[in-house]
Amino acid sequence: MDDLNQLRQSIRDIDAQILELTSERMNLCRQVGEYKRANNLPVKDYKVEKVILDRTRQQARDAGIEPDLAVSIMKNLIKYSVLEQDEIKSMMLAQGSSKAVKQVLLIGGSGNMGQWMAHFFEALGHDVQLFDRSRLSKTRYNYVESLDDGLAWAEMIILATPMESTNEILLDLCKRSIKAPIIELTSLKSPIMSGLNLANQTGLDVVSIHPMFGPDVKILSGRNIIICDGPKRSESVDVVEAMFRQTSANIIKMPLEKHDTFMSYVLGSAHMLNLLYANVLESSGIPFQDLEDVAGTTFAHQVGVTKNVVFENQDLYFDIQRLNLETDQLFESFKSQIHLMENSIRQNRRSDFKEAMKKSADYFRQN
Ligand SMILES: O=C(O)C(=O)C[C@]1(C(=O)O)C=C[C@@H](O)C=C1
Repeated sequence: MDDLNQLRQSIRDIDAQILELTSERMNLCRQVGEYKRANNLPVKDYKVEKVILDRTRQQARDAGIEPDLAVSIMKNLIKYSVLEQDEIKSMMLAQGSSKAVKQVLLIGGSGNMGQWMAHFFEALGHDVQLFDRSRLSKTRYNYVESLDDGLAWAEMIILATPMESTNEILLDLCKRSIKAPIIELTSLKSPIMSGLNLANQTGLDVVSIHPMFGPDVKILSGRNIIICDGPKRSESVDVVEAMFRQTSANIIKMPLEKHDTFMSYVLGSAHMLNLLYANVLESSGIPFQDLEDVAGTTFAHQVGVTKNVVFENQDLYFDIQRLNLETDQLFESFKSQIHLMENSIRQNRRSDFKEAMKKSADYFRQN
C-alpha cells in the first residue's frame, strides 16, 4: 500500500510540473502574441505549427511514447495558446499590414466557411476582400461594392457558396473573361459538374477542393483537404497544393469523378447513421440525461459523435444527402444490412450475426 501511495505521490508531482510548464508555455505564447500584435502579424502560423507537430511526433518516438498522445497534447496546447493570443483582436490589427501575396476575393464570404477561408488566406499573408449578398455587421474584412469590382481586383477567387449557387456562379463566371484562378469548395462535385465542364470549355482556371472539416476548426493538423483533378487538369492545382502544403493538413489528391462516391461513405453514410441513431434515442421517450447517467463506453463515444452531427448546419446536411447521386444506393445498402441483422436475430441465426461481425472486423483489419 505504501508503494502505491508513493507511486501516486510521484504522479501528482509530475502532474504539478506539467501544469507549471504549461503555465510557463502560455506565458511565452502571450508574449509572442504581444509581439505579433505590435508587429501586425497574424496569430496563427500554420508553418510553425507543422514544424512543432512533426518534431513532436519524432520526439515522442525517441522517448518511447505514443506519437498520437504527444501530438494530441501539443495540439491542445497550441489551440489554447491561439485562443489566448486572441486571434480575432490581433488579426484585426494585422489587417493590411502583412505582405500581401495575392488579392483574394471570397464569394460567399459572409458564410461560416467563407469567414474561415478569409482568416486562412489572411494568415497566409494574402489580401482578402469579400463579396456576398448578405453582409455581416461584425467582420473585419471589406466587402467589394459589386461583383464586377471584386472580379476586376481579384488575383484569386474563392467560391465559399452553397452547392447549388456555386453551379450558377460558375456558369455566370464563364460568361466573363476571368484570368484569375478560381477555387471552389463544395462538399459534392456532381451538383456543379455542368459549371465545371463549361468552365473547362471556356478556359476558366477552376480548382476543385474540399476541406474535410467545418468552420470551427482551429488547428489543421490531422485534418484532410481533398484536391481534385479534372475535368481537365487546371494549371493552378499545383499552386493550391503548395499553399496547403505550408500547413499541417493532410493533402489528398483525387480524380474529380471519384469524389462523390467517396463522400457518400465518408460523409453521407456517417451523417445518416448518426441522425438515425439520434432519432431512435429521441423517440425512446426517455430523457437523454437519464440515459447518459447509465452510459457505457460505446454509448458515450457514439453520443459524442452523434451530438456533433445533430448540431451541424441542417441545410448543408440535407443537401449532402439530397444532391449526392449515390444516396439511393446508400439507402438500399442500409436497408439490406438492417434486414440481414434483423433476420439473423429474429431467426436465432447466431452464425449469420457472427459472420457479419467477422467480415466487418476483417475489413477494418486490412489496414
Ligand atoms: O510560434 C508562434 O507564433 C506562437 O504563437 C506559438 C504557437 C504555439 O502554441 O506553439 C501558437 C500559435 C501559432 O500558430 C504557432 C505556434
